[in-house]
Amino acid sequence: MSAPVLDKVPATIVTGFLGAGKTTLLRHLMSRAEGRRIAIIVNEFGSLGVDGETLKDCGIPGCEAENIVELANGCLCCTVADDFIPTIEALLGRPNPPEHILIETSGLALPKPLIKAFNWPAIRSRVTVDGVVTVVDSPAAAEGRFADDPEAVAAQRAADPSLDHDNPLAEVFEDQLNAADIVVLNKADLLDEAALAALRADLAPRLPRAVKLVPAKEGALDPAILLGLNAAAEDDLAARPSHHDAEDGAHEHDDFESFVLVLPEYDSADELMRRLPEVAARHDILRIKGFVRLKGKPMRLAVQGVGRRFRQHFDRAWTDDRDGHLVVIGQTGMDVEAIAKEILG
Ligand SMILES: Nc1nc2c(ncn2[C@@H]2O[C@H](COP(=O)(O)OP(=O)(O)OP(=O)(O)O)[C@@H](O)[C@H]2O)c(=O)[nH]1
Repeated sequence: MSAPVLDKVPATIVTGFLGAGKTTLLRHLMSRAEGRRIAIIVNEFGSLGVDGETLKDCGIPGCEAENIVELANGCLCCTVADDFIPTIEALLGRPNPPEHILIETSGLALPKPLIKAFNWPAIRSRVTVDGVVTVVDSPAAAEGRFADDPEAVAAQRAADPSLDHDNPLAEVFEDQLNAADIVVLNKADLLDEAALAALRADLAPRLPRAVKLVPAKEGALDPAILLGLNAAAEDDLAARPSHHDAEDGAHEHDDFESFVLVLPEYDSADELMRRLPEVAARHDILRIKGFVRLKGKPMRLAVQGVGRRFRQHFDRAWTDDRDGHLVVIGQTGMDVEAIAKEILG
């Protein structure tokens, strides 16, 4: 570990594929912040900031709205100049600047362009990347969600030798692993010891450097494990290879798309919650999240789906008369009309 960079504000980048548990991990970190002044920047794929709302409404001290900056609609990795640098400058310019900055990337973001942004002259002398925390959805990785189909890759390579993946998920997943200073094997509750050990054995040799792989349930790790890594990742870019190094980081997100589905008010959410995993499985949807409005109930029902695994809980009272809605994220070309119809029933 290098010596602490005392004059710079440390920033921790929390990355990981859609639904891996980044927001959950942040919430846990905040619950153990012990009075430290922490600012959170949340970036999301999709036009509605569900993660930001989830954090603001979690009731944990420190998660008040003024400490959370939402950068929705677009991937932080592509909007560095317009969104990210000004946000960091604004945070540092506060009368009481944060002592630590936590950045949750979108599940589809490539971390390297973001790490690189810390070398921009406007912020370089004032902030440093303390560490990149890559959160892995362990059961999804163990199921081979981020793996290529070897036959398809071989066929594609025959046609174009520069291609190395047939699965766009694999590419994002690998870039996120390659950037890591620590890898959190989250959702460890959903795998047995043997499966977790097998996943560790699979991932460890794929990491470009020796970094720790730490299992976690609900992202619950001691802040001492995740913060204070003193990695200065922006000085160490060569050790974090990306699939887009050849294009100097330039990339598209056109492998993925999202849409927002406005929901009616329901008497009961039972039928909807029964349908959602079925529709998600049928259409291979990656992520569904949002809030459901129930007749006669002041509380809103927060719904979270990753693949076909869904959870729901009443998070807080509605404070506006907005309709219930779900953000649906999948690979480009998903049948939006059919999905909407099948969810609405
Ligand atoms: N079983 C289980 N579920 C978890 C765990 N951690 C998070 N989840 C659930 O996984 C879902 C997604 O968690 P989030 O924290 O929202 O994931 P995220 O990475 O922030 O999601 P995106 O921002 O959409 O990429 C939620 O339903 C969480 O409650 C865990 O350790 N075990």
